[in-house]
Amino acid sequence: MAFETEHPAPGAPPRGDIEADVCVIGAGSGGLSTAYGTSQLGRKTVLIEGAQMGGDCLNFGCVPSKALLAAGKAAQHAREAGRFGVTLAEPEVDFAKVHEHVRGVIETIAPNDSVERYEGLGVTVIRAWARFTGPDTLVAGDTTVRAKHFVLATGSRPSVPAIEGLDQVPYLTNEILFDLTERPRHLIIIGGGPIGLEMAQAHRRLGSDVTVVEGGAILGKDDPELVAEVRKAVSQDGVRIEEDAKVVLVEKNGNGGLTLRAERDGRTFEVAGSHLLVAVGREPNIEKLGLEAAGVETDENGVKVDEYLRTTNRRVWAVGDVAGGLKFTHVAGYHAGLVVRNMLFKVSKAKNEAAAKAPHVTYTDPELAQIGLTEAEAKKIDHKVARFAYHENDRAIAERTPQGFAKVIVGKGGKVLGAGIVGKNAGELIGLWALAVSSELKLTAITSMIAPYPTLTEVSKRAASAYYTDTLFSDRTKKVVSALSVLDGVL
Ligand SMILES: Cc1cc2nc3c(=O)[nH]c(=O)nc-3n(C[C@H](O)[C@H](O)[C@H](O)COP(=O)(O)OP(=O)(O)OC[C@H]3O[C@@H](n4cnc5c(N)ncnc54)[C@H](O)[C@@H]3O)c2cc1C
Ligand SMILES: NC(=O)c1ccc[n+]([C@@H]2O[C@H](COP(=O)([O-])OP(=O)(O)OC[C@H]3O[C@@H](n4cnc5c(N)ncnc54)[C@H](O)[C@@H]3O)[C@@H](O)[C@H]2O)c1
Repeated sequence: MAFETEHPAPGAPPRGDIEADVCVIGAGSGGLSTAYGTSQLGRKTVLIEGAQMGGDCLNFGCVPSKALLAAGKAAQHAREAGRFGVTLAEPEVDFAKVHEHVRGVIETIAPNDSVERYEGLGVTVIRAWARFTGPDTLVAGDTTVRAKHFVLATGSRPSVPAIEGLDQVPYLTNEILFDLTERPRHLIIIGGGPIGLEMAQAHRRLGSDVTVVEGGAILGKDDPELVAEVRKAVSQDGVRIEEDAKVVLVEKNGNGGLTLRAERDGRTFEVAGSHLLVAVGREPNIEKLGLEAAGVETDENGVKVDEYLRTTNRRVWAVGDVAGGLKFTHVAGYHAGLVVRNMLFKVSKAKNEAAAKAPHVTYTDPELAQIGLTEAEAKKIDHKVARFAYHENDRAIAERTPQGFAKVIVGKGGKVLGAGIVGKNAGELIGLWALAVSSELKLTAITSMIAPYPTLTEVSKRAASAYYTDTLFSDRTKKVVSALSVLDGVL
């Protein structure tokens, strides 16, 4: 990321001194939503961005990664069409055109996040790097901004692990991966988190050889039962996955590529490839912001915030990745809503509680989606788990996507505590369960819903019904029903 420089962005006009109600630093998912909210509520808002409007999500994150996955899926559909009696040749992948497709998607969405749009909403946008010079003042390029409130929305950048030789070889991160116009012959990925797995499958389906080297278990933050389905599918696509492997060395090899050495159970193995992607987590962007001058404290996760997302300086708030919690665009958006409310309304301050229960989706094929408590997290609570498999769903059978299942974690009185789905469109299906968790619905809300036939939504409904099946068809119920039938005959 261009975070290294401190110069104003090209063409940034000098603006002298500005007094504002709200000054937002960073025009990514969190900063844009905050500036939108405060400006629409009539507050004089300044938005400062040192690199690209739209931040990580638009330029090097969610958007290009999903566009690349879509290209991979298109190739895979062609390969699998034979299952439907439609035989297609092995797809030819023109990687330069795939790159154009990804750029095109970014360019289509970019106007939503543009300087023009935000200036049209009445926001003053400054293209420069911001640095606090005092508790209520910062400088950005030639401009000094004084504001009643500041919002830190500076995001995060890729972590770089301490691996011998890594600083001696060219390696990719998410910030340059999407600039490639030639297909990597063999992409080695260090890290089997969501970035590693999504990019592994996308590249494999586009024709690269791919090896993932993961220090622990892939998608280690997710329910292992759901992860098993993703591991199976991504491996079947031809991705080599090496888990519990400690990378000890990376070096250039004689073939113009790289060799990675790793250890597992005291044994060493090597992987040789043409490109290396590092995807081992994120570091908060907290440096070079002059946070000491502002009295804003930090810790290893990012900026220290209280339950209302306020930092140790009462006029400074933090949202999104830099605030240290879950790192997702929708969490940054949720934070923005909270901070706008907490900053501008004196009463009824809202706590940052729902973010910990936010849904997340890994967009592999099959997708893995989770909301609320996992089975492991519910261990100490009185709960039951109900499941339903895709292979029993008529739509999944018709479309030949029988892999996967839904599982629901149900608490006392039928309260929905959480749900996990792995399978086609799991990311869309989890919406229903996100509503159930956020609205504290009982399972009967799902079982009493009429789901259209044939849809994958029925997987959710049948998982909910499965919870009652044991009780409904128990010996006790059968006795009660037969007693009632006898009575029915008598009366
Ligand atoms: C490959 C990848 C795929 C992802 N996919 C998804 C997904 O599918 N779904 C999802 O929900 N999340 C996804 N994420 C996570 C998501 O991108 C982030 O959680 C989100 O972008 C965080 O938003 P933010 O506003 O906190 O930070 P960012 O979007 O990173 O924005 C921060 C902005 O602040 C600017 N900035 C930093 N310092 C300064 C300064 N001193 N002065 C001025 N400007 C500054 C930066 O240039 C940047 O533009 C993905 C991330 C990656 C890397
Ligand atoms: N679909 C999505 O919503 C999506 C997609 C991509 C990224 N993201 C966001 O971006 C964040 C960052 O993604 P990520 O995949 O980089 O991070 P991550 O922290 O989620 O996963 C990193 C993985 O790398 C492994 N690892 C760490 N050091 C290692 C080493 N030296 N050798 C081998 N393996 C090592 C970890 O065990 C972990 O499994 C995610 O946590 C998520 O918040 C979201």
